Amino acid sequence: MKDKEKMKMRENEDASCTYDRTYRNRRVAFYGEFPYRYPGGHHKARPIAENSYLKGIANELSKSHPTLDFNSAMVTKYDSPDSSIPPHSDDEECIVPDSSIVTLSLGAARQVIFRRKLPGEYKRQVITVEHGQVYVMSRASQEDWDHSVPPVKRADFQGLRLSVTFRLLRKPTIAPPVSAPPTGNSSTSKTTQAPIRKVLILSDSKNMTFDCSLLSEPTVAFRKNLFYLRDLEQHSQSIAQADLVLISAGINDLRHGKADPITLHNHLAAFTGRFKSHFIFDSVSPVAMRADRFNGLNTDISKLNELMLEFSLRSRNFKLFDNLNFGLSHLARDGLHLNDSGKSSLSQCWVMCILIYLGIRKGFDTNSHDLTGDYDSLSTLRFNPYHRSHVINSIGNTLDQETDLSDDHWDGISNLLTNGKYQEPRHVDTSTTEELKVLSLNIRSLVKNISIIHEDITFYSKFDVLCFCETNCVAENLPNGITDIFIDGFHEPIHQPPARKSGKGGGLVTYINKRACDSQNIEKLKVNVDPNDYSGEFQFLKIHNCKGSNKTMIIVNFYRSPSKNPKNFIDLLDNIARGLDRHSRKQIMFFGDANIDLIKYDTDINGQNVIDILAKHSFAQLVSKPTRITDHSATLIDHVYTNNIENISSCNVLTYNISDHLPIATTIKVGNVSHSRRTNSDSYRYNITKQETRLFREANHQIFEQLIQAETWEDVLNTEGSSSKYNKFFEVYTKHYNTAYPLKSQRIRRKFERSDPKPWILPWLEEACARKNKLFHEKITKPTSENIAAYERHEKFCKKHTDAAKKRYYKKQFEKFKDSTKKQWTIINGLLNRGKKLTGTYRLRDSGGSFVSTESAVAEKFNTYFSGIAANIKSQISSRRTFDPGGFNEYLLGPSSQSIYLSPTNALEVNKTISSLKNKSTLDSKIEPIKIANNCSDKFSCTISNIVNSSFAEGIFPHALKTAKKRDPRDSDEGSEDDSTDGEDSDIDLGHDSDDGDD
Ligand SMILES: O=C(O)CCC(=O)C(=O)O
Ligand SMILES: [Fe+2]
Repeated sequence: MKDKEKMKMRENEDASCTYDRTYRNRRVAFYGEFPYRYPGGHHKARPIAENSYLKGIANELSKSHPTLDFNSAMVTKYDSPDSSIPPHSDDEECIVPDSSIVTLSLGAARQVIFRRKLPGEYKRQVITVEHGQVYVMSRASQEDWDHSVPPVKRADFQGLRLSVTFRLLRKPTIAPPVSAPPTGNSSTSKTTQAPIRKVLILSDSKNMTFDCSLLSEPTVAFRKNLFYLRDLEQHSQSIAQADLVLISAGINDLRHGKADPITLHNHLAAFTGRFKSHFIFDSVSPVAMRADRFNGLNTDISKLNELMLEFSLRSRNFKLFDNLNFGLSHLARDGLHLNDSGKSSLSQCWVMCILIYLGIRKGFDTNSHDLTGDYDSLSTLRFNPYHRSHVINSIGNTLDQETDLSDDHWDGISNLLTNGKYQEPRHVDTSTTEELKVLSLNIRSLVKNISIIHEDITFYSKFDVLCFCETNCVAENLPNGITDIFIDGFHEPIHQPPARKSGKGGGLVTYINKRACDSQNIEKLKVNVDPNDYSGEFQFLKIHNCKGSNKTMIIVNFYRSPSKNPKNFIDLLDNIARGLDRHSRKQIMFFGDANIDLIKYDTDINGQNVIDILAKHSFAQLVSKPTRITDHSATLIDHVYTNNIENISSCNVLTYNISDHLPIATTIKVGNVSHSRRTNSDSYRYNITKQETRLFREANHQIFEQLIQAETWEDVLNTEGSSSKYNKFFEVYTKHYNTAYPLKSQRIRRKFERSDPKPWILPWLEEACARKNKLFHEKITKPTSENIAAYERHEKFCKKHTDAAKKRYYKKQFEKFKDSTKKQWTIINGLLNRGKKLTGTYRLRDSGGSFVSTESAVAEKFNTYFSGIAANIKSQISSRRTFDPGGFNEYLLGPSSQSIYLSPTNALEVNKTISSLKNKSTLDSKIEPIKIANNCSDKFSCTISNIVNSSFAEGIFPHALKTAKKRDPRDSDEGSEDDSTDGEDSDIDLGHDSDDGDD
């Protein structure tokens, strides 16, 4: 076609083209030898020759493509951003079966989307058709595919577009193919004149615009407002005249009228039975949780729908239209009424529903992409856009065009999401040596919750990594610095204060379990994020030799405050993901709160963008269920992303009540353990149950004393060499100890007994708490009014009794120790979670009085001190030299505060030392062995002084003491199989608890 002609056509289109139909978003002009009817439209025949431009184009086309045969042309005008044509197939009977449908595009470029609509074969192709381009579809392809021209964003709108579609239509021999509606009028349907259908819409939705023009011509529709179903009688005259009555009401009867579903059903059944007209009942849509706190209304709604469905199956003239595509996104703020998008969707649904009924349009394909999720209860709320049948499967689109990942890959994610569930914390298994288990949680103040974490250490110890966000924590401001947030069994936390100066509303803290890796294998990862970019908060960590494997994992902990622009945040994520591309062979995991609700994925552009952009970098989101559930909302805002789903075993949301968010447990296979290196994981495995224990009773003490009394220590004294002497002593002492205090099997734990019982938790209270936790799980998974009420009752009960028991316990303790300030301090520190024994943590006060606590900093201090001894002395000598010409000879001979000397010890001194150990005693029963030693120390103090003095004389420090394990003699018979622990739990206690207050 000549450009000049095309331009002319564009300029004069309005002048030269008489539109014969106007739809909401587009106008259509039809020219053809025969009339053309399709769902929602009907055009009379009109010669193409009436429009000289069209005739010109048609002539050009048939000249250049003589095989193409057509006798109609349809012009469609798209003149605004929302001008569009919804998904449809040109599958009308009147189009000749073997023909082609040819569309010429003029003016601005627009996208045309093709979707394969067969169940289980979902596919999507997008083409952009530009000015002068033609695309051809076969009539046959319409059975399997649909097509649409979607609206565009205002910013992307490039101007007017016209399309001209050429079709070969059949001469109509019979009446237009409207199948007979199942009314009494059916006998008249095969006349040349199609009967006019009268449709009555009775609806409780006010201000709803129902676009009657969307129905084809032989239909007239009118609507009336109906507030209560019980008032149907008032409309009986209109109903009697209508062929079809669509009823969209019922919610008010349930809400205000307090009608029960059964009565309503009976009423409707009796009423409709009196008429010849056909009825369609539009199912009542569930309301949002915020409008139905106790779920009573939603329960009634689903009951009513159920009854209506049943009735619909046995009734002659009544059908339920199960309107599944109504969800939370269609509701107004009150969670009850429809918003604008809801109203417009409902109106479209009614049109469809009427057309289906009239037999003009085929019924909904059950896999229809027009239908979104089913939001009727929390248990069905789910995010899974990776499923091939998902309505907005832009992922699938990405898959087709940009990545070379197979369908299996996306099916894998989809399956993982489908299997994601709400899990009770007690059902979480401790991570094995082959996997890395991560708990991610918006904790809403770590400091507030740290004591709960200490109490629930059994639960937290199941995980290898804890990623907390919204910690609201600035370690430097805590009374004891970062040690206040230490957790037993985990390395020193990696802490990042909130981006805001106030220290509120943000902050990240990541804990890595010691069994996951050694501390030197944790590395902060440098990435391309500008630290001044506050679109979000991020923490990047690399864990090398993860669980003893040769693998490195990248862990990203993140948080986006709701006050930060989501678009900037998503851009930032895009950048970060691009930056991480070079690590794509490693397992990369993102955990955090993005404050973007993925349950709203279908309607929320932020949700779609974040998923799309990360999908572009091959990341998939793994959480499928709401993670923040309040009385009025259920949102999925805590996300987990991975670049390798192959290694993900599970991703579940835990019903654990600590903050207003639920934690997520993600299990990642690390496998591939390198056997060359013995993994430490087993030795770090959290030892919940010590199978054996000793009894420290009076009778045992007596036996021990007798044994020690009878011991001559001859073997020790006769042994040569201080090291061997010491070993012999230890051997003899341990022998007696084991005889007096033999290991006994521990009793079996009660069902709900905690492995770390709090002294004030009585067994019955423990059981009550376990029941409470179970009820919490039920409240989340089945939020019926009964379940919610039961949980709330129980939670109150447990809190009341736990608090009371705790109070009673401490009151008793204070009374017991009213004469000892020191003990009282210990109690107070215990209450404040201070002075807690933190295995594997060190604190060292330097000369300036400040503390260093990381292992490397402590080691550094020691290094500096020892490597500086010589230099220090030297500097003192040289500074004396100016007035002391004798130099260092004289200096070293003279008395010096820096010099040390060892004088022999004696039994008395040893006794004193042993009894001084008592001063270190705490409420802890583990101190028992020291007490025992102290009781009969005079029986072996001689022997000890002998060992010490021989050690001084030889200048040898007993080898066994060099490792300086603060070891419970109870464990002594385990032998020394783990010399290889490299000090992981070797605890030289460098005064870390000098904050006892009165020490
Ligand atoms: O404008 C287009 O490209 C598509 C028009 C179309 O699908 C139709 O008229 O059936
Ligand atoms: Fe079409």
